[in-house]
Amino acid sequence: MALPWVEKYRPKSFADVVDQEEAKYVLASWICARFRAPKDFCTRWAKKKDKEILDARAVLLAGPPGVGKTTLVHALAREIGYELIELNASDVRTAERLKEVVGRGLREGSLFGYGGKIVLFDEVDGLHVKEDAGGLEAIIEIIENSKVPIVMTANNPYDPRFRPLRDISLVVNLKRLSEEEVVEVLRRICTSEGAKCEEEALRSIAKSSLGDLRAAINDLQMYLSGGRKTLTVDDIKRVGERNPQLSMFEILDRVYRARWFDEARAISFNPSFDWEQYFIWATETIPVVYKEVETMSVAYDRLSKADMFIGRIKRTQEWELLPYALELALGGVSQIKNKPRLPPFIKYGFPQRLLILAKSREARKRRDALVEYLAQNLHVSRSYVKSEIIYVLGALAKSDSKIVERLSKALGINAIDIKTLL
Ligand SMILES: Nc1ncnc2c1ncn2[C@@H]1O[C@H](COP(=O)(O)OP(=O)(O)OP(=O)(O)O)[C@@H](O)[C@H]1O
Repeated sequence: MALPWVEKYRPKSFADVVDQEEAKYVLASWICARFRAPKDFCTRWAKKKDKEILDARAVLLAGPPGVGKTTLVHALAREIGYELIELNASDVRTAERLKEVVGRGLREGSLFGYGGKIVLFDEVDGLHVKEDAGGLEAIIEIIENSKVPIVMTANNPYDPRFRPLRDISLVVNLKRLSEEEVVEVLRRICTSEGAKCEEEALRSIAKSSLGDLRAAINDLQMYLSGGRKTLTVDDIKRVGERNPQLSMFEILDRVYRARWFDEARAISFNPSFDWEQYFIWATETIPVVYKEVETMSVAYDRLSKADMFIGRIKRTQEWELLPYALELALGGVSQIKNKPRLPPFIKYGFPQRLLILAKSREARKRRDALVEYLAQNLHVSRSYVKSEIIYVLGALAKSDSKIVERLSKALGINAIDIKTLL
């Protein structure tokens, strides 16, 4: 599979991270005040003098998905020549494991650069305070005793559960990117991929990304997939209208990536959300996203419970039950304990079931057209065509290929399809 563009175009340097100047200044001021860092880096970026920033023990980068939190820490480590020790919720889950990983990392000498190490706890809000209490405590303990910079990221650190973490950290907010900046990044990618992209098309992608650059880049890659080298605003409209997989693709992606139950459930408020379609797509994409059997079975269990509600609604018309079904089908499928970290680009296939239905619908349409044509031209009823003529024609067509050809021409249906009808 081609390299996801979000990886290919991940900024390498601090300067390349767009539209987050304020966060860059704060992060750099903190690191330069408390740790060793190259002079020219500090001269350029360490612009803040506030005591609160300079005294902080750790930094918590907060903000919506896809705005550059993780990227910023990677770029920082590279700029100051530190080695990055990256941990996520599953490493942090047990305190012992965490201490082992971090402890080892901090004891061993650095292999690269300036000599320092920087610890990144990615997505600390993925920790469940109850089940992973040990993990949360261990992070706090590490922060209190650490001699190395510790940076965390979170989408929603304002949950009261994370109060103890907030209390000992400097919370730096990253904002949703502006539409202008998203368009600018997309334009650069188009140029570098040798594609001609209409300004208005890029603007439309940027608009629907709502400031999430990862989502915008993924969309652009999808529009230009298969080596396409042009993108017009009509392409976007056409794909949106003709290809239900785009809007369903986005819906699924949002459901699977939702961090919170409410975030997943809120997708049902989207005007393009069609719950019957969603059930079909979810059924076929759960194993694409959740590769572990246990996770997959929990997701299926919830979807099947939702389906029981739907069955009941259909029987009894008790529509007030629909919210229960949707909570299970969206929140339930999205929020699963020990959910794996999802890759940045997931290829959701078009459901087989819909393909088969579409095929048989097409075949039925062709058959009706053939019957209609023969009935009119032979002045007989349609049922007579169906019960007699088709079979006779079928037998004749075996020895005379002209019959198929002529029918094909008259009906504008290709010869192979005509053969399957006779
Ligand atoms: N400010 C930015 N400047 C340049 N590229 C960005 C920026 N924000 C996001 N990107 C692009 O989006 C991708 C995802 O960004 P990143 O992983 O840093 O997001 P995040 O804020 O950490 O999201 P999450 O909360 O989902 O982990 C990056 O690989 C990069 O290509």
